[in-house]
Amino acid sequence: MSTDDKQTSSCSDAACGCGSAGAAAPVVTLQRRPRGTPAELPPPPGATLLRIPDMDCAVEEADIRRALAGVAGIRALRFQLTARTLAISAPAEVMPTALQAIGAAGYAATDVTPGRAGAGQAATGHAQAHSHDHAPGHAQEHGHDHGHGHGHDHGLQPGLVRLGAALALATVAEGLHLLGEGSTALRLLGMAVALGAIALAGVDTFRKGFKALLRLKLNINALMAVAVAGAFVIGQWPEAAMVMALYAIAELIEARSVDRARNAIQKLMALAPAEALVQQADGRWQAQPVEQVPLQARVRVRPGERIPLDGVVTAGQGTVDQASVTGESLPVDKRPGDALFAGTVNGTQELELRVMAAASDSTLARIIHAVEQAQSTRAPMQRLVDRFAAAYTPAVFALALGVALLAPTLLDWSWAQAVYRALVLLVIACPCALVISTPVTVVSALAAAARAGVLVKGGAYLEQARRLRAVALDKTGTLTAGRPRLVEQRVLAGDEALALRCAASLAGRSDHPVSQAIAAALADAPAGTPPLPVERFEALTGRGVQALVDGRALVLGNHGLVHERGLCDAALEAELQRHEAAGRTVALLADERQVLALFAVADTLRAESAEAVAALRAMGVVPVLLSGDNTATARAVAAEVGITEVQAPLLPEEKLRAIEALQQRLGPTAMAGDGINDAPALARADIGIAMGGAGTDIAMEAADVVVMNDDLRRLPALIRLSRRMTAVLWQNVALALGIKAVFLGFAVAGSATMWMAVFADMGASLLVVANGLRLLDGKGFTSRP
Ligand SMILES: Nc1ncnc2c1ncn2[C@@H]1O[C@H](COP(=O)(O)OP(=O)(O)OP(=O)(O)O)[C@@H](O)[C@H]1O
Ligand SMILES: [Zn+2]
Repeated sequence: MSTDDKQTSSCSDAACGCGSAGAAAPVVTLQRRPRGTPAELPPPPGATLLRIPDMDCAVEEADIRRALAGVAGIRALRFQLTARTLAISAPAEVMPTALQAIGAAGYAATDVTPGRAGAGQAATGHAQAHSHDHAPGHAQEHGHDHGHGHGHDHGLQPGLVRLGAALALATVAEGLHLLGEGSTALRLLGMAVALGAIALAGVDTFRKGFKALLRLKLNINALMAVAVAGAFVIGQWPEAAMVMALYAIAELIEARSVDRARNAIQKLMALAPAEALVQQADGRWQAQPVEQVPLQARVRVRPGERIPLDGVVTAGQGTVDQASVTGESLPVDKRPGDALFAGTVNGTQELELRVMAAASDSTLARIIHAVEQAQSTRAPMQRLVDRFAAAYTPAVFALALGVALLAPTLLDWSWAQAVYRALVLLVIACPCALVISTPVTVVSALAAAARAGVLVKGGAYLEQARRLRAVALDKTGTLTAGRPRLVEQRVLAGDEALALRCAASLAGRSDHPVSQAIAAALADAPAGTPPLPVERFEALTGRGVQALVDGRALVLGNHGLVHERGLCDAALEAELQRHEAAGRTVALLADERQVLALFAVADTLRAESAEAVAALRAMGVVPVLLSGDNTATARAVAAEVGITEVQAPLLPEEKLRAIEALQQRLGPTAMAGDGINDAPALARADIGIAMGGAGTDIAMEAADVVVMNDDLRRLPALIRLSRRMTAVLWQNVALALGIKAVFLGFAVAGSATMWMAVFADMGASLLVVANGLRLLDGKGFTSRP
C-alpha cells in the first residue's frame, strides 16, 4: 500500500476544541465586535473562494496544501475547515493549475467566490458527484454571505443536532442490545437503529474512507470505516453506532477549534471599517467603500471611530489606540504628519488624513497576509510529528491485522475476540490528537505574537527563538528612539553664517538621521536664507556625505572621515572625546583645509532598552551592540543600557561579518535592527528582527520577525513564547502518545472497548487542542497588565 504522506492525514483535523475550550479562548475577545463564527470571514480581496466538500479536517487540509505547494504564483491560502472553504490569493492565470492540482489530489472544488459570475459552478471535472450536502445546513450556509454577525455557536448547531440525534440513536441501540438478548425482533430493531445512527453520523467518513481505500491509502476515514463496518459485521452493532457518533462529534468539534485558533488573527481584518468618509471633488464628505478610495484622498475620522485606511494626519490632533496593529496598550499621540494605520481606533478628537495605501495594501492587511503565510510553513517539530504519524498509522494497521489473523492460533483467542480487539486497535491507530496538536499549538503561538504586535514569519522561527545564544542590536532606532536632535553646534573657522548655511544645505540632502537632525535644527535658525546650490552630492556609507556646495568641496561626516584627511588637532580631539563619552554622535563640516563646524547630536535611549537587555541576559542570551557610530559613543550608549560587548565602528558589510563571527563563537544569533540599512545582517542572522516595522514596508518584507512597535522587550518575550510553545508541543506529544499507549495496553489485554478507544482519542484531541489554545492568552508575552 502506498505509505506516502497522505496518511498523516488521518484524522480529524482540527481537533477539538469543543465548545467550552472555545468559549475560554481569549481570541474571541476582539474589541467591540460581535463574536462571529470563523466561517464568516470574507475572502481576501481578489481571492478565489473554493468550496471543497471533502475537506473538513486538518489532515485533508495538509493534503491540499501539499498539492498546491508546487503551484507557482500562489500568494496565500486561507483554509476554513468548518465552512469547508479555501480562499486562494493568486493571479487569475494560476487558478486553472491550482484547481487541477486540487483535483489530482482527489478533491472536488467549486468556485463560490462571492459576486463572481459563474460562482457556484463546479470548478473541477468530478465536482458534481460529491457536492451534495454532507453536513446538512452546516457547510452550505457559511461560505456565502459573510456580512451578518451571528452568534458564535451558529456554525456548530446544525451539525450538532444531526450528530446529537446519531448519538441518541446509538444509545438506544445500546439499550436495545442489553434488553433484547433473547428477542429476535428487538435485535433487528436495535440493528436498524444502529444503522440509522451510523448513517446519520458516518456518511462522510464512509465515503471518504472508501475513496481512500480505493487509492490504497490508509487515512483515518479508512480506519474508521473498516472498524465500524467490521464491528457491525461481527455483531457489535451498538458499539459500531456509538463509535461512529462519537467520532463524528469529535471531528466537528476539532475542526471548529482549529478554525478558531487560525482565525484569531484574521479576524483582525474585520477591524478595519468597510467604509470611509471621503471628501469629494466638490468638497462634500461622503461615505465610500474603502476599496474605492483613491490614494491621496482626504478622509475624515470621527472621534471613537476606527481608522479606515493607512494615511498621514493632515488636520486635527489627538490620540489613537494602535493596539490592533502594534500591540501597544497605551494610546499614541498623533498630530499632522504622523502616520495612521487602518484598523486602529481614533480617540476623542476628529482627525483628517491623506490616504497613503490602498485598503488591500494597508499595514493591517500585510500583517494578516504574513500571518497566513506563516501558517502555511511548517515548523521542524511539525514535520517530525507528521513523519512519525505517517509511519505510525500503517504500523498499527499491521499490528491489528496480525492480531486478527494470528491471535486465534497463537493466543488461543476466539475469532470473534481477536477480530474485535483488532478493530479496537484500528480505532486507537488514529493519530489525530498527535497530528492536530502541533499545528494548533504553533498557530496559537503565532496568533498570540501577532496580537502583541510581533509578526513572526513562520513557526520555524518561533521554534528557533529559544535556541538563541546572542542577539546583535543596532544602536540608532533600536536601543535609541531613532530621532536624534542637535544638542550643540559650534563654528570653528570661517564665516559663521556661511558655515551653518553650507551645513544645512548639505545635511538637507541626506536622509541619514544624523544629517536630518542637523538639517531640522538649522532649518528654522537663519530665517529666510535659501539653501545653497549642491552639486555632485555623494553619500559615503557609514561615514558621511560630500558635495560641492556653492562650488566649494565640503564633507559632513564622522570623526574618521575628517581624521584621515589630517584635519584633526588636539583641541578638536578633546572636544570630540567629551561628546562621545556622553553618548553623542558628532558630525563635522570640513573643506579641504580645515574643520569648519561641529554638530553634536544626541538620541534619547528608549525607556525599555535597559529592561530588555537585562531580561535577555537573564535568559542566557548575550546582547551585543553593533554600531556604525564611533567606539566611544557606542560604548557610552551600551554602558547605559547594560551591554558590555560592543563592536564599533562597523560598516554595513562588517556588521554582516560580525554576525557570522557571533554565530561561530556563541551559537544561534539574532539581529535586531530597523531593517533599512541593516538588511544584509538581518538576512544573515538566524533570526532577523525588524524593530518599529509598522511604518516601513521594507522591514516587513525583509525580516523574519517584525516588531510592529519599537519595544525591545518584545525580544525576550519572543524567546519566552518560544520556550512556552516548545513546552506545550512536547506536552502534547507526550499526552497524545501516552493516552494511546495506555489504551493500546488495554486493547491488547482485551479490556478496552471500541467506544472507549474513540472516547480516549477524542479526549486526547480535546486536551491537546485546549493545551495549544492556551498560548493564545499571550501570557508572559505582552507587558500589558
Ligand atoms: N549622511 C550622514 N550625515 C552625517 N553623518 C553621517 C552620515 N552618514 C553617516 N554618518 C556618520 O557615520 C556614522 C556611521 O553611520 P551608519 O549609518 O553606518 O551608522 P548608524 O546607523 O548611524 O549607527 P548605528 O549602526 O549605531 O545605528 C554615523 O554615526 C554618523 O556619525
Ligand atoms: Zn581625529
